[in-house]
Amino acid sequence: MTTAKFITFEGIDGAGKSTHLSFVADLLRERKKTVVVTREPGGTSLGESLRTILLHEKMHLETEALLMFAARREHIAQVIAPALERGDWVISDRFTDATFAYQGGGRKLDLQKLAALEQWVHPHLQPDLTLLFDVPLDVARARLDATRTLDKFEQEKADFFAATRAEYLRRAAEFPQRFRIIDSTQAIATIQDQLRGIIAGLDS
Ligand SMILES: Nc1ncnc2c1ncn2[C@@H]1O[C@H](COP(=O)(O)OP(=O)(O)O)[C@@H](O)[C@H]1O
Ligand SMILES: Cc1cn([C@H]2C[C@H](O)[C@@H](COP(=O)(O)OP(=O)(O)O)O2)c(=O)[nH]c1=O
Repeated sequence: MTTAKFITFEGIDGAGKSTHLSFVADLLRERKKTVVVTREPGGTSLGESLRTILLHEKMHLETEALLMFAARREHIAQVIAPALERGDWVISDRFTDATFAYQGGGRKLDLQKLAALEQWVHPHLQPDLTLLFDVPLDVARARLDATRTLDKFEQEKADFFAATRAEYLRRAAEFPQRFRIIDSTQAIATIQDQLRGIIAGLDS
């Protein structure tokens, strides 16, 4: 039996990651895993309160980064670490790569400061697998415009998302052992086939 794994979903807004979350959770349940599905910012009562503030209120950009990590500290303590210790699999809709991509890439905060916070908040925890749903900006924007009311991040301009996407891709190249880049312009069924293969490889 494989040990419990920590899987994260990443990508710019509108890339399609939420579309595939429950599909991957179901794949794991078919393989008899107990799965905890969670999200960032959020995943705990405090984290969800911070999420509402983060997604809707203006603040200093470093405050935003610090609150992302504060929510994450609580999330790890209350949800992620206990689940992995129990032997459950954890799927998180975003984790620290999102802070590097959005606050580091998009907001242009110092990556060294973010790395220091990462080292403080989770020196030993990293995802076993990070699925990066990648699409050109115009595709993501068209998908967002077609579906929902935009929050603070989703209202950002094209150059913000270009820098966010570039930082995601830079991190994927830096950590190739845990990242899998999914070409999210493909049909949903094609992506699902690819995900099935990736999950089978992880759980073997
Ligand atoms: N591969 C795809 N092809 C076409 N439309 C897609 C695809 N993936 C997602 N979508 C659509 O794009 C929109 C945004 O997807 P969503 O999963 O909510 O994005 P995210 O969670 O990355 O912001 C949804 O309406 C979804 O149905
Ligand atoms: C976890 C995290 C999210 N975010 C942003 C990215 C998203 O725009 C937003 C919420 O993420 P998400 O849950 O993907 O939004 P939605 O429910 O609209 O699909 O928070 C950061 O900027 N930094 C972070 O560290």
